[in-house]
Amino acid sequence: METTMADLAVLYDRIRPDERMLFEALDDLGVPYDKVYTPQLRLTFDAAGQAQVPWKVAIERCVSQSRGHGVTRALEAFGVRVINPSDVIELCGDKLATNARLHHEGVPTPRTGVAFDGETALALIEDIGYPVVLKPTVGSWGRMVSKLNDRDAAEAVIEHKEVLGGPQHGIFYIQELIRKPDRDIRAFVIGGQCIGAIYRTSEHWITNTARGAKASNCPVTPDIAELAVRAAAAVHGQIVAIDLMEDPERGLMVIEVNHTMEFKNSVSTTGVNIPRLMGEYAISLL
Ligand SMILES: Nc1ncnc2c1ncn2[C@@H]1O[C@H](COP(=O)(O)OP(=O)(O)OP(=O)(O)O)[C@@H](O)[C@H]1O
Repeated sequence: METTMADLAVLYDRIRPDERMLFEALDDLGVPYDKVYTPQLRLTFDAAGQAQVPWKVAIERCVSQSRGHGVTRALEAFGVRVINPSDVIELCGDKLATNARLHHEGVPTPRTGVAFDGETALALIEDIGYPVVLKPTVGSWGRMVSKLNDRDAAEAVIEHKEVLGGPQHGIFYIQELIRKPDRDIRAFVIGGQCIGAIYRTSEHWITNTARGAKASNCPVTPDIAELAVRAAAAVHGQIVAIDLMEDPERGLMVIEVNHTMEFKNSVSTTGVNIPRLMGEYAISLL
């Protein structure tokens, strides 16, 4: 890995179309920066280590959440301002932690409960009422997000989690099913401003684009902007994507905050040059 002593770095572990678009945007902005392939990065916590780290600001883009969190933690020890900071990654990487913070800050979320044992989880599910949604607290792309329509399904999934699961499966994160239209909303917030949003529309109740949902432009209404900015502020997110659902009676609510957001399907759809705005924000911190 070559570094050029630039003030800015992009930390990555895989070049997806998103990273390619970010590199192009930074090239267009004419700012010197290092592309840091994180799997080859070594950091030592001593005076020599200090000298290895020329960067003042870094944009964290690792696909692996644990790697992204680890490198952010380490670079912060050398005074590098990483976007997003490690405490934001920690919070947003965990749905339970995020929901707890959003709840504390008065940001509307679906009715959610947590239990730490299968039997208690079943009682909680029956309390919330079917159908419920059971999710891993850590995960993305809609993986293992399960809709449980009745007690038989709940018992089966709980048993699978208890018998097969690792420590993570000892936490049962349970949510009411929101009767949303066939879409959810992803709103992008950079530096405290909602700069665009997309609808993710699918016939399947899980509306992730990774699972085949279609992205289309969602006009940023004052309600969307206000809620997205509030959610970002609640978790101290600097560059984040907020997933929102529309409840037919209660209106917008936040399902989660993404700290290393994907945006490749959202630039042509919204007409907003998201990677350029990310670059400009990073430059503003230099
Ligand atoms: N409580 C709910 N009610 C209705 N639909 C839901 C609910 N929770 C999740 N969904 C649907 O499932 C999708 C995935 O859920 P969620 O965002 O919690 O999981 P994820 O794996 O973190 O996905 P992402 O990669 O979007 O971050 C949502 O985009 C939404 O369409």
